[in-house]
Amino acid sequence: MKKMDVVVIGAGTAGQTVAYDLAVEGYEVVVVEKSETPGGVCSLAGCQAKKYFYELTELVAKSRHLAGKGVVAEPEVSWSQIVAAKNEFTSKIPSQTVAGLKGTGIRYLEGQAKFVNAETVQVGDEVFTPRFIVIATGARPMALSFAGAEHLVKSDGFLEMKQIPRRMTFIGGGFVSFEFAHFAARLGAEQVTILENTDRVLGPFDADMVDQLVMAGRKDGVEVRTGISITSISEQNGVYSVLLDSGEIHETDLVVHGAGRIPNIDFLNLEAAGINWNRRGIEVDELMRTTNNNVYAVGDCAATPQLARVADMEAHTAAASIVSRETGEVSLPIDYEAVPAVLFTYPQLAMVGKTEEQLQRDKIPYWKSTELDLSWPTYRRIGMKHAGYKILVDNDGRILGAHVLCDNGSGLINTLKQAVIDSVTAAELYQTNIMSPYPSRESDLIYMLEPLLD
Ligand SMILES: Cc1cc2nc3c(=O)[nH]c(=O)nc-3n(C[C@H](O)[C@H](O)[C@H](O)COP(=O)(O)OP(=O)(O)OC[C@H]3O[C@@H](n4cnc5c(N)ncnc54)[C@H](O)[C@@H]3O)c2cc1C
Ligand SMILES: NC(=O)c1ccc[n+]([C@@H]2O[C@H](COP(=O)([O-])OP(=O)(O)OC[C@H]3O[C@@H](n4cnc5c(N)ncnc54)[C@H](O)[C@@H]3O)[C@@H](O)[C@H]2O)c1
Repeated sequence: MKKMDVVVIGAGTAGQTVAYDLAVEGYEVVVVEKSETPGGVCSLAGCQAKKYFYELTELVAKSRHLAGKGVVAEPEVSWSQIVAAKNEFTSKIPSQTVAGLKGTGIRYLEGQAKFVNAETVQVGDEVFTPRFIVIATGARPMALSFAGAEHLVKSDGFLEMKQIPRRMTFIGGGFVSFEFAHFAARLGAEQVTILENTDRVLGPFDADMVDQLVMAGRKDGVEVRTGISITSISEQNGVYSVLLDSGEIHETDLVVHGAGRIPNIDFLNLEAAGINWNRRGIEVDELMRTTNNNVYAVGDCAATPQLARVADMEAHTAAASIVSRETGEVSLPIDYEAVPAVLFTYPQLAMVGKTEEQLQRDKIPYWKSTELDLSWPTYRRIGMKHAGYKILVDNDGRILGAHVLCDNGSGLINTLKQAVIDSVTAAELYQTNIMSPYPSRESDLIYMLEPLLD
């Protein structure tokens, strides 16, 4: 029985962040990781890895939009070179992860952790009774129940493909499918289809903006179908037949899983530790404490948004809470009010705060400034046919929600995110953005805010 200060389960971004924070504070920390390739989804097969594909997607999409406006020939891209460039980056992550942790005095232990009781964690033959335990076990694609679901390629498999098939079909109309479908349509696939089973795709995003993105994608080769229920998938000679419950057979060369991710909690024996969870993940309070007072949960395994920097913030929050329990200082609760989300499609769809549907549902009064199908010079110059925005403010002019569809959604939403955090009014934001670098995506912000100034 070993008495460490802290056992962290999982060496993804959340687990590493909490481990470093606590090691720096002088805690004796062990990180337990079951994978032979530690480092986590974000680096190895998520945010970072997929950006190799996004950068080329942007290049191709932009050059297609500018054909005849200065671009004479579309750049020839090599899928295998993109994969190789990505692999050059990802191949170093596991050893860097272990070296980084060990170099900071953190013990790294390979193995699968599970709870024995409320205070005890077992990893192989080793049993720990630490003062605190942090669960950071991430998420994985959820199992799908239709026949032939084993034929689906998961997101990590997509990023490892040797070549890009001619026809690709994505199951689910969420983050993964939209991003990867936009990559596929620009990087070599000829027919790209998204099949969503509900009546709308990209549920968390503003419906009007999503409609614009769907139109933009359609123009560039991404077909989206909603209300589709899949009965089975079968394969013959490398061709996949997706049988829909309407009786239609949709033929394709590859089917990709983009139907949602569930928390990795099944093997942890959470019942033994008195830890509650639900379909979305482990239940936590605003300090990331679970229903077991000495156990915290952070990152994708918690019932909170599954985003990399949310995972990191949760890790910092948990670490600060642990430290505060000994120092008696007050540690700050996490606040999800201004979490930005960006879809790395082309154009990018970005949001912060509430959607118009949410405000209507919650009966919150609001004013809006919006333009869909935007044709400002900024976007005409780059041949973009679909760009748009929607800014929602309360009666005092404070921003309740902001939504942007353009080639630099991530940049613009950052400014709007700060406005939400600082609780500034549209008029104040207008004033501080007049002297923006001009002309730029950001300098357009004042035109978006103008209708809200009265
Ligand atoms: C394709 C894709 C693209 C994405 N793109 C973005 C993006 O652009 N921006 C963004 O913000 N987010 C993005 N995300 C989400 C982001 O990757 C996650 O929110 C983030 O990686 C979660 O980190 P984590 O540390 O919680 O989990 P993980 O990185 O999954 O780490 C969990 C670790 O725990 C280990 N583990 C699990 N169970 C056990 C056990 N019992 N014992 C020991 N170890 C265990 C796992 O092996 C793993 O190493 C993307 C996700 C995907 C799939
Ligand atoms: N840019 C980013 O920040 C980014 C990128 C990728 C993933 N992520 C994170 O990873 C999470 C998981 O992504 P995801 O795209 O797998 O899930 P998601 O939750 O975003 O979307 C899943 C979609 O699949 C649909 N669906 C479920 N079952 C289906 C079925 N049987 N047939 C057809 N459609 C079905 C759902 O209705 C939903 O629209 C995201 O919620 C996000 O937090 C973030």
